[in-house]
Amino acid sequence: MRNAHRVEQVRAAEAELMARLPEGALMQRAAAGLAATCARLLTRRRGRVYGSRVVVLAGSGDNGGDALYAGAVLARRGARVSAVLLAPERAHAGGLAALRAAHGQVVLDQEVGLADFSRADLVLDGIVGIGGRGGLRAEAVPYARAARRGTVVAVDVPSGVDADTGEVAGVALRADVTVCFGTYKPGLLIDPGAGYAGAVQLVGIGLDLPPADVSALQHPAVAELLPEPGAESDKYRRGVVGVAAGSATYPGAALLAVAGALHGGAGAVRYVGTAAEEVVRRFPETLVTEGGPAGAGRVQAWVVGPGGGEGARQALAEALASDVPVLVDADGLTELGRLGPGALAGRTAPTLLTPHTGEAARLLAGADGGAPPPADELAAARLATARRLAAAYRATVLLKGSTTVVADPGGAARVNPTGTSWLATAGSGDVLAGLAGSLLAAGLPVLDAASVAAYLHGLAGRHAASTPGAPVTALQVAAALPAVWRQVRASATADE
Ligand SMILES: NC(=O)C1=CN([C@@H]2O[C@H](COP(=O)(O)OP(=O)(O)OC[C@H]3O[C@@H](n4cnc5c(N)ncnc54)[C@H](OP(=O)(O)O)[C@@H]3O)[C@@H](O)[C@H]2O)[C@@H](O)CC1
Ligand SMILES: [K+]
Repeated sequence: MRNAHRVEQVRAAEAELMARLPEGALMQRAAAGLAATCARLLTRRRGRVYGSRVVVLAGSGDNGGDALYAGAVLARRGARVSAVLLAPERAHAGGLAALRAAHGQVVLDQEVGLADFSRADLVLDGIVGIGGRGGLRAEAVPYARAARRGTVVAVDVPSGVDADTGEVAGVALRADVTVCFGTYKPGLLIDPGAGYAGAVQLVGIGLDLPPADVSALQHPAVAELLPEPGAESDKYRRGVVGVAAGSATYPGAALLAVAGALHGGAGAVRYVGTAAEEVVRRFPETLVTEGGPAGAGRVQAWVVGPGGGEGARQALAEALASDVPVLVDADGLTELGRLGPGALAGRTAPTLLTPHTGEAARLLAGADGGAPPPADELAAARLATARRLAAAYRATVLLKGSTTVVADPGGAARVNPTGTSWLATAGSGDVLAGLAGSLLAAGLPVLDAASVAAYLHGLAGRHAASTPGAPVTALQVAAALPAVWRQVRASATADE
């Protein structure tokens, strides 16, 4: 599990630790870890550190201090290091003295700085870290825009990325690697910020941290959460997931949701809806029932809405009246947006909403009575959007997109690290809905079911895309699910 903390949490932990350590000790730990990563990257790129060209972009705070101290370490190993000071009169005094003592150069002319930047083997972005507010300031913007041949290593956070949210106001520096200190920051895990961070490496500095603000699952945590049938378990004990999906207009959504559900660990899938014949023909193991959820017999979780068309209204009402977890997707969300949060008020079991940003906009409008906010604004502020929806509907929200975010009404949030643009394919959301519903039926708590589903779905998208040939279809994503279960399980066994 990758745990990420907000700036205020980091600051509090830092203050507590600094009170017990000699002055400057934390910065030395951070700079040593940073320099070690830079040395490794240079060695990989050029065979050695000696003689390589390194440019340090240093702002006015401690982020610049880290970068200058790391630059000094590299200069002592023979690198030709020059530091570009973006606020020369306020540069970190200790870091600057260390760099000068190691025979590093200081560049005050921005033209020269830009030329050095473009030719460097390695650039250290120490313009601004967790103390940054707003986008990059004018003096730093040319560096974000300049052509460059070298590797950019962001110190703690790529400058211009909001550490708490991943939002980017204006331009930001695009890094190949981000070396962060003490803990991950939410903005390194959530797009658009995650897209600027490149590969993220954590350097431990001994902070004693509270529970994470946001976390991202990794293979071992997912392997622990995957439902495992016990020796005596029959299909009913493993849970039955009910799928109310598909319509005369979109029969395919039923097939895709069922395909996802069959691979989610529930013991059986019960389909209700107009596509029963097609479903049984394609997946003979599915149980099918005429009518809606109310008359379908006992299930342990419902999935309603994919391709539901007009029928989604009735199916939604019947599923919400049940006392089992309900996942609402697609046309079910459109209906729920019309009804507003009051439709969930009487529920005794969890509800999971799985909107993309367009559906999220309609749900928000349904909650506060205003016009739907522009979907691209919601996409730029994914964490805030998911949390806002979760609070408004008192439901868990899985907001789909370039970084899928899952937020609980209690405030817990997970971000999915396995996303791929291959999943932006028709019907892929139907597979995800079926998969997540199946995990709910198998008994996973709702935050786990949603985040494990997103994780497996992303891996399956990558797996399907790794077979060369035509673009990936949603059915191929579903078909790849057993392989990714095995992959996740195998990695956990290998770790033991
Ligand atoms: N916490 C920890 O555990 C540890 C933290 N460490 C390190 O310290 C970093 C935090 O340092 P920090 O607090 O000095 O803030 P930092 O990010 O350098 O920026 C503040 C300065 O930038 C300025 N500024 C603000 N916005 C700006 C903008 N948009 N564009 C340009 N400038 C902007 C602002 O100036 P002003 O607004 O007054 O002009 C202020 O002077 C952290 O990220 C990590 O690297 C490690 O050394 C050890 C352990
Ligand atoms: K930075």
